[in-house]
Amino acid sequence: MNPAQPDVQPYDALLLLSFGGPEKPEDVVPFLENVTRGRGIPRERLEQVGEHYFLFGGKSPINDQNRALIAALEKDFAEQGIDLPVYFGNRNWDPYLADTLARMTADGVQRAAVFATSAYSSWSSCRQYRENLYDAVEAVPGAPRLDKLRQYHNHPGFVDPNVDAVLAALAELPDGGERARLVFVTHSIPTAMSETSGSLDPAGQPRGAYVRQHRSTADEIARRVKEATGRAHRHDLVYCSRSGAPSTPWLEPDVNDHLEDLATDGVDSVVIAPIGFVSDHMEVIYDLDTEAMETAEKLGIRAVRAASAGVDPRFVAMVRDLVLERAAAERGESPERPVVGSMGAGPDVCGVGCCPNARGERPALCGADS
Ligand SMILES: CC1=C(CCC(=O)O)c2cc3nc(cc4[nH]c(cc5[nH]c(cc1n2)c(C)c5CCC(=O)O)c(CCC(=O)O)c4C)C(CCC(=O)O)=C3C
Ligand SMILES: [Fe+2]
Repeated sequence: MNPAQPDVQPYDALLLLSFGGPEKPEDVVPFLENVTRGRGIPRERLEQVGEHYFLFGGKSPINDQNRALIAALEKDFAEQGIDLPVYFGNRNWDPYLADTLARMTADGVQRAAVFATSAYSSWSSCRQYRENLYDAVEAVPGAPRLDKLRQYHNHPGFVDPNVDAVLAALAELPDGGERARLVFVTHSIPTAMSETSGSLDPAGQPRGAYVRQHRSTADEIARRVKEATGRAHRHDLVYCSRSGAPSTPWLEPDVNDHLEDLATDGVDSVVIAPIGFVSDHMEVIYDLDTEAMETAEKLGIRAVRAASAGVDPRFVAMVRDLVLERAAAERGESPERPVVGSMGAGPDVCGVGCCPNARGERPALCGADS
């Protein structure tokens, strides 16, 4: 091997694993059926969410964003002398994970690293993807071995672009954002799912990792913003895109309710930072850019939405670094594991009982219990 070439052994491919989204109006209803099968989402909520997609021509931005990330990764790998094909598979839409796995198998892939476009721990944002991997491997004879890369909410390659995005958003406010409140937003999930997210602690208690990880990332971004501006901005963690039955508690406050409270407290400018999302998904362009912006305008609050990581070169390099880190670990080496903020690096292999499914045990890959 050329010593200048980073060592990706034992991997011969990278799989980008994502949520999927509709590409055209006829896709919207079948896509929503895929997402919500067996999840007990009220019909009314589904019709509303369908309207969000129709407002944007029946097309989600997510697949194009993932294709752009893959193109950026292919370019980065080529520049770094890394010979690793990148595959794309989704949970809920074409290209479906099982089809991609069949293609990888036909191409002779033996062992692939898996990068999921979701940075935090919970059933919805981590274990459900691991269940999807299990199901796909079961469905494809001779499927490659798959290793899901660690959670990256506190990786500098994710946090740094978010810090710069908040600084850029502050600069867009008329007074340079001097008095602005920082509103960090993520996807709401049921409180029960939140409480059981992460591995069990030594006392056998669930760790509530979803909220703790978001707080750690939000606090770190706010700290870095203070370092850069010399100003301490108050900041909050709030939620968007609540679903489910009204009687089921989900994480609160909702971003719109929070803006109302801020207006009551006399806050007149905010930066909305979508730290729960790695690119401008439908939740960002509808729930934040459309709905929350309308709320802010109605309340007389000046609001600027900070950019998500998208294809920032540092985020692209993070994916490469995570592959190299994991490859080294699988070869028995002890790679550095860069993190920022108050939490350590997440495990390569999810712990026993990590992020359980409230509807009962389902087999999942990439865990100590797999
Ligand atoms: C934590 C989390 C993430 C972040 C982590 C990750 O990225 O995975 C995420 C991402 C996404 N969620 C998405 C879309 C939807 N999520 C839904 C429903 C739900 N999401 C949930 C949670 C999350 N979701 C939950 C607990 C439900 C209830 C149903 C259930 O218990 O499983 C529904 C059904 C309608 C509704 O109920 O709102 C839709 C259409 C899209 C695509 C966007 C696009 O098209 O750009 C993306 C990236
Ligand atoms: Fe969702």
